[in-house]
Amino acid sequence: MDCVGIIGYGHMGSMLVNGFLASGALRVDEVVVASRSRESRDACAGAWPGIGIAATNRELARRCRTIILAVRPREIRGVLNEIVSVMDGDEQIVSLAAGISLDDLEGLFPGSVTRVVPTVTSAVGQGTTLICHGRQVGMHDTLRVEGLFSSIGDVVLVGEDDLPAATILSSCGPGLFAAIIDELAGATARASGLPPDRALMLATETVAATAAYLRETGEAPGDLIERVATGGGVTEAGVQRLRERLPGVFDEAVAAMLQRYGAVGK
Ligand SMILES: NC(=O)C1=CN([C@@H]2O[C@H](COP(=O)(O)OP(=O)(O)OC[C@H]3O[C@@H](n4cnc5c(N)ncnc54)[C@H](OP(=O)(O)O)[C@@H]3O)[C@@H](O)[C@H]2O)C=CC1
Ligand SMILES: O=C(O)[C@@H]1CCC=N1
Repeated sequence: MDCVGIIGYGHMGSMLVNGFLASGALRVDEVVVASRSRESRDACAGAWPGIGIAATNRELARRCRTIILAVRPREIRGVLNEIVSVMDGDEQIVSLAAGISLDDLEGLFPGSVTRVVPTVTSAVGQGTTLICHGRQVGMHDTLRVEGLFSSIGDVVLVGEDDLPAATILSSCGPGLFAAIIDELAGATARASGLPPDRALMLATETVAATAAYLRETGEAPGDLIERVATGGGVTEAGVQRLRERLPGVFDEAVAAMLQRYGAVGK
């Protein structure tokens, strides 16, 4: 059977298992999971009775044709070296690891290799998964992996050169926006009598509504600001402060992320 194997049942591995199974893209008897700790394997077996659990990564590699590597970048080489000797060579490797290139992956497994960058927001059916296929990926594997990840959200094909920047936006983005929501809510609560949980609820709703507005209207952010910020009014005072400071802050944050991206798998 053409089982899908997932190595690493952490944040991404568990989200993918939940997403593929809850969406009906896969049945429990089509999924095999391996993870380093007994605790993670037991958690998976408890959450999804009937799912395949492999005691070792090599056992998973013997049972599956599509193998998703959901371990941290620095673990990728060790895991691939471990499983490659039991593989036939016609499997498809799907790596989620930020910063590990197709060349690196194909150097370890000279076959069908795809890089996929999921996003945590797929847990609620929102957000974009980035996909970048290697040179050896045939039509069957292309359709298989794109179909699978379409079951948990939008899929966008990206050239490898654009992957770091696209990853910052679509995959690191939820973390960045969560930090912004937290800071805005915190500052408002500190400066007023508004309870922090109410401030957080209002800030979260407003960010969701603003994103929906921009997406549905296609309006440019600058035009929306002009619509909100009545001349001489309240918003204008806040936007002015942000416009002075934020470009520098965001330039620094993006530079730090790009630097880390290049170093994360080493
Ligand atoms: N978090 C995110 O939003 C995103 C992450 N990614 C990428 O996804 C990958 C996973 O990230 P994330 O889920 O956050 O990381 P986590 O640390 O949450 O999960 C990693 C998992 O890998 C398991 N693991 C570690 N070593 C091995 C091994 N040798 N064999 C089998 N399993 C092992 C761990 O097992 P155990 O629990 O059993 O100890 C753990 O469950 C990374 O490469 C990251 O770059 C990509 C896009 C988004
Ligand atoms: O922060 C990280 O390294 C991972 C990759 C993209 C999102 N999370």
